[in-house]
Order: sequence, then C-alpha cells, then structure tokens
Amino acid sequence: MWVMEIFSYTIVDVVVLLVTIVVLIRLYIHRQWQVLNKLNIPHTPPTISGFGNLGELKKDPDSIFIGDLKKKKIFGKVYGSYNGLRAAVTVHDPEILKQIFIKEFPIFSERIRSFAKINGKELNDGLNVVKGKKWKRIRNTLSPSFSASKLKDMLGIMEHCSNTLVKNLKRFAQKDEGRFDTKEMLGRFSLDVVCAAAFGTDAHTQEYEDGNPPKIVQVAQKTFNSTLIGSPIFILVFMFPWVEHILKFFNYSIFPTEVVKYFSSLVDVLLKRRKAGETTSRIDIMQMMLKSQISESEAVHGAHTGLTQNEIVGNSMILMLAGYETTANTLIFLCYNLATHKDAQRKSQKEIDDILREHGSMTYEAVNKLKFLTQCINETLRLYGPIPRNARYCNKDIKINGVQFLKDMEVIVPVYSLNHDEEFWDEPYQFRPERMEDMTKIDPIMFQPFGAGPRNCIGLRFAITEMKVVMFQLLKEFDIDVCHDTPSPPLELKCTSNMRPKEKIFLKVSPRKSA
Ligand code: HEM
Repeated sequence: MWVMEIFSYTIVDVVVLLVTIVVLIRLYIHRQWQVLNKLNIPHTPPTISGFGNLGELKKDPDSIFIGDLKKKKIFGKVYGSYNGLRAAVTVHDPEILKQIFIKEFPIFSERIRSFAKINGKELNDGLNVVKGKKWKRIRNTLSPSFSASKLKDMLGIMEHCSNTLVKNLKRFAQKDEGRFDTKEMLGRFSLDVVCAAAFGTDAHTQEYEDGNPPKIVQVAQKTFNSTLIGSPIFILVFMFPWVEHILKFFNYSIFPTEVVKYFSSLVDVLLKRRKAGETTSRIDIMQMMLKSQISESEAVHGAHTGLTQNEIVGNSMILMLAGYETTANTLIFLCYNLATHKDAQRKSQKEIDDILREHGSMTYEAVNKLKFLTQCINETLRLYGPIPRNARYCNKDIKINGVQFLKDMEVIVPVYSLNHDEEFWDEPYQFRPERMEDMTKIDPIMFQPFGAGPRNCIGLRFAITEMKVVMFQLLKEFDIDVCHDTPSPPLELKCTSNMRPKEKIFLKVSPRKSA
C-alpha cells in the first residue's frame, strides 16, 4: 500500500513535470518566433515539424535559389525566416545591402557562424570561418599571394595545366566524335591548377586512365558530393546552436575524416620537404605561406601578419576546397553557353586570334585584353553562378533604411535571385554577354558572384585569370559543340555544396574549322 502510494505519486509527479517542461519549451519557442513579428518583418509562419522554416529546404532543395525569387514576389524586398529558432532576414534591396557590405562592414564582418567550429582542427583556422583580428591577420597574409604580380608569376602553372587538358581533349577529338564529360575533364583541370597553386605540388589529376581516378580526385569528389542540407546534424545545429560546442569538444568534423586526414598529411609532407631544404623555382601560394610562418605565441600576442603551422595546413586546404568546384562548375557552364551560342563562341575565337597576332603568344598582358571572353565569363556567373546565396551576421543592433537588424541575426543575400530578377535584368534567363560590356553600369552589390566588400572572394582574380587562360587555349584549338543528349538552355540546376547542372553535361570538341 505504502509502496503503491509512492509509486502513484511518482507517476503523477513525472507527468506533471513532463507537461510543465513541454509547455515551457513550447513557450520558449513561441517567444523566439515572435522576433520577426515584433520587427514587422513579413515571413512564412514557422512550424515545429518544419524546424522553423528549415523544412522548406528539405522538402524542396531548389528553394535555396529559386525560392528566394518566389518569396520576393510574395513579401517584397525584405522578408524573414527562422533557421531553427534563430531569425534570419533576406534582403533584395540594393541600398540596404550596400550598407551591410561596405559602410557597416565592422558590424557585418562575419559570413559563417553555424558549423564554423566543427570543420576539424585545421579547417577551423580557415580564412572562410575565422573572425575578428584573426581573420584580418590571415587575410592580410594571404592577400599579397593574389596580387597582379603574383598572378603573373603563376600564369605558368595555369598554362601548363591548360596544355595537359588540350592534349587530352585532342585524344577525344580523334575518337567518339570528340564527346567528353565536362565535369570529368574541367574538374580535373581545376583541381590540378588549385593544387599546384595552394599546395605547390603537381597533383597530376589529369594524367589518368579511364575509370580509375587518382586518389586526390576521389577524395575531392567525396568532399563535394556530400551535402549537409536536411541531415540530422544540420537540423540539430540550427535548432540548438550550443550542440556545436559539444561536437567541437569531441573533435567532430562536418568533412569526412578521410578527406581531412588525406589533405593534412599531404600538406605535412610538403612542409617537411620544403623545410628540409627542398627548393623550387616555382612561385606558388604554399611558398608564400611558408615564408610567413609565425609561432602560436606570436599569433596569440597580436601579430598583424603571418600564419601558424596549423593555419598553413588549414588554409592550403581551404584554398583547394574554395577554388576547385567553384571554378570547375563555372567552366562547365561557360563551355555549355559557348556551345549553345555559336555567335558568342565565334566572337571569342576571333578575339583570341586577334590578340595572338598582336602578342605572338599567351602572356599575362594578352590574357587581360580578352574583353569579350570576360563578358562571357561574367554573364555565365550571372546565369549560373556557383554560389546561390551569400550571408553576413550582425554583431550589434542596427537600423538601416527603416529595417531593424538585431545582434546575432543572419542576413541572407539571395545572389541567384538578384541575378535573375526581371526588375534588374531584361530577359534574365537568356545568355547575353553584351549586357556585361560596360561593367561601370552594373551595380557590384546586385551582381556579386564573388561576394562584395572587404570580405569578398580572395581568389576572384585567380579564378578569372585561370578561366581566361584555359579558354584561350581551348578556343584557339577547338570548336565546342553540343552532343545529341546535351540539354537545351536554360539548364536545370541543383545545389549541393555549389550550384551545378542537374544532369551530367556532355559536349564535343573538334579541330577549329572557323578561321
Ligand atoms: C568561379 C570561381 C569562384 C567563385 C564564384 C567564388 C565565390 C566566392 C564567394 C561568393 C565567396 C564569399 C564572399 C563574400 O562573402 O562576400 C568566396 C569566398 C572565398 N573564396 Fe572564392 N570563389 C571562386 C574561386 C575561388 C578560388 C580560385 C579561390 C582560391 C584559390 C577562392 C577562395 C576563397 C576564400 C578563401 C574565400 C573566403 C574569403 C574570406 O572569408 O575572407 N575562391 N568565394
């Protein structure tokens, strides 16, 4: 009897306690989800089952790019959403964006918060995720590696890798009607260039036999094929940000362990070889990072430039990760656009012929004169830019043009949507390189494939030069055509880590017919 009483009392107690906890949690969530209402920012109502509004991404992954255009039509140029419990504001308004990216940069200097601590020991020091003084020191140290004079020195690396691509495509031109898998060929080219520049080593990823890609290609593909969107970790970190601290404690990394281990041991070997006196006449970013090496204690005690050993490892990996797929996918889209727009291809070829006649060979000065090809690259980045959204975090309450941003709020920049908005572009789904003729007429905030402001893409000039060098070599030698199964424009897209074509794109090359 006495035992029963205790037992029944305990059950009631537990039920009451559980109900109280559930009610308190529900009230807490309700309170968090009042933020946008209080700020008068329109939004789709969040739901528990949708983890705020995150469920939209799981239900319809295309909403990460197409969805922003749809929402602008419903809500206007500023609207909100909830990433789990946290409010985010999407901004299409150029004036507000200008202030966020440039004038108020100190308040909006962070791009990534979620997942910034769980990239693994080395990648947690990557330029893309660090903040404050550390970001400034690492950016100051790496920036000179991307100056015009250093790019000029690295032209040889780009030319060498382009020549290998041309040699391989010549083999294709002789068989199977010149048909090639764009991802396979342009992806390996891009990986070769970025590995040579960031790691200072020849990865030889283009020298392969069919069906047996080198280890580095397999590892890189593994990195980019995995997507976090909609995974339990993705949802957990967004719903309960403190989970990231626990994951960091256990050294959890969102990158597959094999990938991090592979690249960190690759860099370790290179560091040891170069420290043991192995010299190279080649100018590459690794060489410049090694020259800048400082101790952990110098870094902690306020050095303004220099990288620690862990930062060298992390940043060489980040340069590879940030530069490989973005450039490869842009090249795929560019070749596709030129194959489906023969007039633009002919015009680019003629420009290359004229410049070759004037300069005799491909020099840095010659590459910089490729005006029409640069227009084609920019128009490709507008139509099919690899980064469909950008972001900034607010570190202090601030009101801009009547919109209140709160500390810790995320500002989402709908890059794809800005690039396809009929309010800013005529026939936005058409490839029309002429519209990029006078870049002074294009607002760098509205067209920002490489981001904007002091924290824009550090590899911008590197990527543009690399793409011009390889297209110079390709269009000099080949005509690029569609195959029987190449889809017609506009291409269907999907977004995993980057924007890419939904289906594999095959094109074909043949020796140049046009003069
Ligand atoms: C077509 C090629 C590329 C595109 C479209 C692209 C795009 C971007 C974008 C949109 C950002 C964010 C900028 C912002 O928040 O304002 C970024 C950042 C970055 N990119 Fe690129 N990128 C490309 C190629 C490269 C290359 C080749 C490298 C290096 C070799 C590189 C390294 C980086 C790094 C390290 C960051 C982080 C910068 C920071 O936080 O300070 N990217 N990129």
